[in-house]
Amino acid sequence: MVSDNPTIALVGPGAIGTTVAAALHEVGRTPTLCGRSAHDHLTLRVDGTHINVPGPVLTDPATLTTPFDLVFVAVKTTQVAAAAPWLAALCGAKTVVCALQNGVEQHALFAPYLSQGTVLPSVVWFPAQREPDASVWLRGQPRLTLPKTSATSVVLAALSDTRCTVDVAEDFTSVAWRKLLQNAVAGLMVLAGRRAGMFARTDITALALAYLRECLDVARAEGATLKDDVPQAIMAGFHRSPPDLGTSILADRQAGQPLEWDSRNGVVQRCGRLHGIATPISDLVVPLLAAASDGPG
Ligand SMILES: NC(=O)C1=CN([C@@H]2O[C@H](COP(=O)(O)OP(=O)(O)OC[C@H]3O[C@@H](n4cnc5c(N)ncnc54)[C@H](OP(=O)(O)O)[C@@H]3O)[C@@H](O)[C@H]2O)C=CC1
Ligand SMILES: CC(C)(CO)C(=O)C(=O)O
Repeated sequence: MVSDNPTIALVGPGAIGTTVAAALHEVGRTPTLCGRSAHDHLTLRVDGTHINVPGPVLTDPATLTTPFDLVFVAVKTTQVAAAAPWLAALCGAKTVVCALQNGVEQHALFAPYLSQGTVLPSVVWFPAQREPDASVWLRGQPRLTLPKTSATSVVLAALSDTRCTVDVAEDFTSVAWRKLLQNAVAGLMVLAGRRAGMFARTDITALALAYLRECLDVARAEGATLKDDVPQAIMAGFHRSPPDLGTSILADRQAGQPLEWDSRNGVVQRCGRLHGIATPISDLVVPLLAAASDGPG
């Protein structure tokens, strides 16, 4: 039984991690911060003001000896292996590990590194952007969707009465794949080196819609229930976005960092192959993203 006042840690205090840490801090539930780079505090810029979350950001897992009730993990999917020492230090049998990440494969991703505890995936809906001074600019209303499991109540309680709203989906698979479609098509922004404004082009919209329809076929084969108009709805969302709105994978590309190409785009190609679905657009997009991320050259 987890206490009414759960101990909370957050691994990966970047764009999403800082937002959730600030939401918790505002209501007096400041998490223990665990990162790769040392900071004495975190700063979130939101609504014309700044929220400072006191640190320090710990960088050595050996300094922690007691398991936490709830661990939010907001490292990139490419960084989970490197963050494994944090999982070992923070997790006991009753720990809930809430993955604040894109993708649909969190159970498989965390399994090799988690001998104890329960993984709870989430869908992260809001855009947040890391600034050169390491502060984070929150560019939307923070919102998560969680699956309905026995672990969900721990996260609901922790984030209750915070600026981060949480809803629970009966059919989480469908919600997670819908978000995956949005993330997959955002990969085109990396290949063009452009932000959301590029979707104003009719040729890009046509390509994006064709890619989204391919992803939709795979999502349905994976058990998602998504209507035929989902590709159009996702494109309408991009058309409504501020033209300068980026995406986290574009930020990584521009910073020369490894890309989440496999969890956001490769997954469609891999699942398509499993189901015998042709994925001609993925077959072009995925190797280009992989090469941009990992080289060689
Ligand atoms: N940004 C966004 O708008 C959105 C992002 N997402 C998803 O959320 C997830 C997190 O993305 P985002 O917040 O943008 O990523 P960031 O790169 O901004 O943050 C990742 C954080 O993890 C830290 N980190 C890296 N390696 C380790 C490690 N070994 N141990 C501890 N901490 C580590 C980084 O440290 P350092 O400071 O040293 O780099 C950084 O603080 C991704 O899956 C992304 O796709 C989902 C929706 C929106
Ligand atoms: C901004 C958002 C929510 C949609 O592309 C995102 O998931 C990301 O940047 O990774």
